[in-house]
Amino acid sequence: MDIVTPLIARQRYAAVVNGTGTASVYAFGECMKDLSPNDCNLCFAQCKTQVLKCLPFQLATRGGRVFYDGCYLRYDDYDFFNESLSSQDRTVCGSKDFGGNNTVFGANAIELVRNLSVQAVKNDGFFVGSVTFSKGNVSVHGLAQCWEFVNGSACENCLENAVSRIASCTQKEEGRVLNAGCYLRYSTQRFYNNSGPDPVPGNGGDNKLAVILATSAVALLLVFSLVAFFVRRKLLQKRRERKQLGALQVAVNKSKLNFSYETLEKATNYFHESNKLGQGGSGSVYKGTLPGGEAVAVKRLFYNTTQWVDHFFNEVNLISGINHKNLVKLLGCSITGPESLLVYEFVPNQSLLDNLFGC
Ligand SMILES: Nc1ncnc2c1ncn2[C@@H]1O[C@H](COP(=O)(O)OP(=O)(O)OP(=O)(O)O)[C@@H](O)[C@H]1O
Repeated sequence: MDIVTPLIARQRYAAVVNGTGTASVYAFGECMKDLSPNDCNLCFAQCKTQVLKCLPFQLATRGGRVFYDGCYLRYDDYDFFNESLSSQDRTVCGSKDFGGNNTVFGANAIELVRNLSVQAVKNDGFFVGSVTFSKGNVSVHGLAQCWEFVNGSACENCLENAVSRIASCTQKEEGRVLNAGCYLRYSTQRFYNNSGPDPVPGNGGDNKLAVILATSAVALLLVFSLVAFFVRRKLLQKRRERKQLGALQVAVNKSKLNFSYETLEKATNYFHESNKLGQGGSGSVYKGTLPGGEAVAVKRLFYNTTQWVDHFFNEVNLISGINHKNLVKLLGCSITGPESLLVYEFVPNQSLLDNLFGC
């Protein structure tokens, strides 16, 4: 142990053989790679005191191991430096039950340690990380480390074994696997030191949730913006139409071309079928008799939008001023009732032909 201590202080691990033949003693010690040099020395000092209790002359044992959360020390009477698994390997579960959803917690913890193990093999035998998952800010932190001489497939085997064994702890807030060649731990408490943000291997529930929430928020915002845009446009259009219609009504009411809807209704006997003169492309034409006895032809138009009425009234204004022998005179219109009507002078069949062919 006296040879091991300065080596640990210098390089954070030590593999030493002391003695010859059957009296040889093999000793190995290593600190967790996240530990500061000072903490490593302190941890090892504690470890050494503890392992001395295992010495053969005291307990008649051939070897001893001590696992601390920050360091590891083992001695034996054979070369175990490359050993990844042994019959003395242990799984140590925490005492406190996990209070929340065990199934989700267990799945996240296993996914974390599995990812950490994969990363540790690729990253010089060491990796730490954590994952936070939905509902109540629950995090699970983990650490995977293979000892200095256990690398490549030996490290992979050791950590794979540790992952399968640590699964028995997932009802608890904490679990550790203490193997001959590696160490694996998870905990709801952050126990490791590392600078910078946590690497988050795997896909923790919260990350997924954050992505889903962000995407949904953007989508919702987009939908709300579109709805607001169309509603506002519709309202503005309606307001404009109301304004236009108001101005139009005033103009129509003042005009001598204005006929009230009721007058034309009565004049045509409420658009009775027997009064129908014919059917045109833009509406049906009815014969009517005005209160003064004047015969008229009333065209009942299909279209009735405000914009169209506006345009239509301007046309009526224009055409009504024209007097031509080949043109049936337009007497006026009604645009304020439930439908738009045009009023022409009535031309008997014969005269209509005369009008058309100029006879
Ligand atoms: N002033 C009128 N006096 C008597 N009958 C009319 C008069 N105007 C139309 N009619 C009758 O109604 C029918 C349809 O006339 P209308 O003017 O609607 O036809 P149109 O040429 O298809 O017109 P538009 O395509 O502009 O609606 C005519 O064929 C005619 O018999």
